[in-house]
Order: sequence, then C-alpha cells, then structure tokens
Amino acid sequence: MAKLFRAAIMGPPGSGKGTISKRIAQSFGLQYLSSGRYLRESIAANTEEGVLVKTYVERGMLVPDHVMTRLMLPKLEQLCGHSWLLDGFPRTLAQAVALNSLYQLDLVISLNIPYATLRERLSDRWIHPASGRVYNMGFNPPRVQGKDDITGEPLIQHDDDKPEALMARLRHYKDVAKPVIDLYKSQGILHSFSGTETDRIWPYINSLLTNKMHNQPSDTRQSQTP
Ligand SMILES: Nc1nc2c(ncn2[C@@H]2O[C@H](COP(=O)(O)OP(=O)(O)O)[C@@H](O)[C@H]2O)c(=O)[nH]1
Ligand SMILES: Nc1ncnc2c1ncn2[C@@H]1O[C@H](COP(=O)(O)OP(=O)(O)O)[C@@H](O)[C@H]1O
Repeated sequence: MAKLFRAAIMGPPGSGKGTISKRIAQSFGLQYLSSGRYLRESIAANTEEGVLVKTYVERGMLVPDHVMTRLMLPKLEQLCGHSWLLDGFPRTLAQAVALNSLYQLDLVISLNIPYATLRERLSDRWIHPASGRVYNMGFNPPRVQGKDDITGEPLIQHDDDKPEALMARLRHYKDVAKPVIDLYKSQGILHSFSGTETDRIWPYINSLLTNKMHNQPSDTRQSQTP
C-alpha cells in the first residue's frame, strides 16, 4: 500500500493557498481540507458554533484555538487511511501543537507573497459561496462576469476580503504564523516559496511534491493513526 502523506500549506490571506491546494489535490490525489471553508459552512448552518464563529470571521479575527481544533481534528480522524493537505490550519502555535500530538506532518509549504500583491488580489477575489469556487477578475475570471462557471449562480465577495477586515487579517497573520513556521522549520519539514505569481511558484511545488511523495522513508510513521 502506498504510504500516507500529510501536508499543510501556510501563507497570508490571498497568498494562493486555495489555488495551489486545488492543483496539489488534482495532481497528487490528496484530500483537501480548508479551515475557511469549514468555518463558512458552520456560519451558514447558523448553529450555536456558527453564530460564535461569525463574530470573529467578520471582524477578520482568528477563531479561538479550541473552536478550531474541535472543528478540524474530527475531520482528520474521518480521513484516516487517506493522504491529506491542510489549508488554513494550523494557524497558531496552540493549533500546531494540538495537531502535532495526533499526526506528524511530512511537509509544510509556506508562501511568502508581497503585501501589495495580496491587497491587489483580494480586492479582486470573488467566490461562489455554495461550492467555494474562487475567481479573480484578472487571473482567473469567470466566463460570464459575476456568475459561477458551473451553476451560473451569482458570485459574492467575502466580508473578510473587504479592505477594513483585510488589514487586520494581514497584521494578525504575521504575528501568529512566526512561531508555527519556526516549529516546522525546527522539524525540518518547512519549504518556503516566494514570488508574485502562482504560475511561477507552482512548478517548484510540483517537483517538490513529486520528489517527496515518491521518496518517502520506509518507516511506518506516516501511516499510523492516533
Ligand atoms: N493576479 C493573480 N491572482 C492570483 C494568483 N494566484 C491566485 N490568485 C487569485 O488571488 C486570490 C487569492 O488566492 P487564494 O488561492 O484564494 O488565496 P488564499 O487566501 O491563500 O487561499 C484569488 O482570487 C485567486 O484567484 C496569481 O498568480 N495572480
Ligand atoms: N486556523 C484558523 N484559526 C483561526 N481562525 C481561522 C483559521 N482558519 C480560518 N480562520 C478564520 O477564517 C477566516 C477566513 O479564512 P480563510 O478562508 O482561510 O481565508 P484566508 O486564507 O483568505 O485568510 C480568517 O480570517 C479567520 O477569521
């Protein structure tokens, strides 16, 4: 049986995590888990948890760690026996420690994208809320303006991509990500990529993953479940 592979992608809002994750999932068959997507689903379900989550997300603030781990760790449990890629989780050191106590990651991708690029991209980001499909009016526009390619339904902008929330999110990201990045660096699994264009970064990530997934050590570490 092929070895299981567990990876995470980190980077500020707008750095291309979702775009790159989609390519990774398609090319390498990893299951893709996006914290933002699960949070938005929780908000849409209007549960007690969703109402609480909304108060943070709409202000561009991080959702508390215990809420995030309670949301994400059971999803990973359901995926035992699959290779996966986490996007947006862990975001804080406490989340990374909680994850680490259950699973050893094989690889963490960190995206370093200049601030001006992030701002420009997010002000142009539109999504189809039901599916999570993401568009950018310059980079990957929908075929019909303002409409989802598959369903034809209207596209919307996240409240947290609007300028007021955006600044707070970017500032927060930097402070909080540093110890997480340091942790993965110390574990020797961090790989950082810099640039302003996803299409130029992608070939490097593609070859890194090709390399890592085909040359995994033959111990059983990755295939153990908690
Ligand atoms: N102009 C441009 N836009 C991009 C590029 N890569 C991604 N995007 C767009 O930038 C926005 C943010 O990307 P996304 O993958 O959602 O980033 P995330 O917030 O890190 O998950 C989306 O609208 C993407 O379509 C790129 O290389 N150039
Ligand atoms: N791991 C996390 N911990 C705390 N809050 C989170 C986490 N992931 C997502 N969020 C919340 O959800 C919002 C949207 O997240 P996401 O869709 O990943 O967007 P982006 O990558 O554009 O920041 C964040 O601004 C934050 O409020």
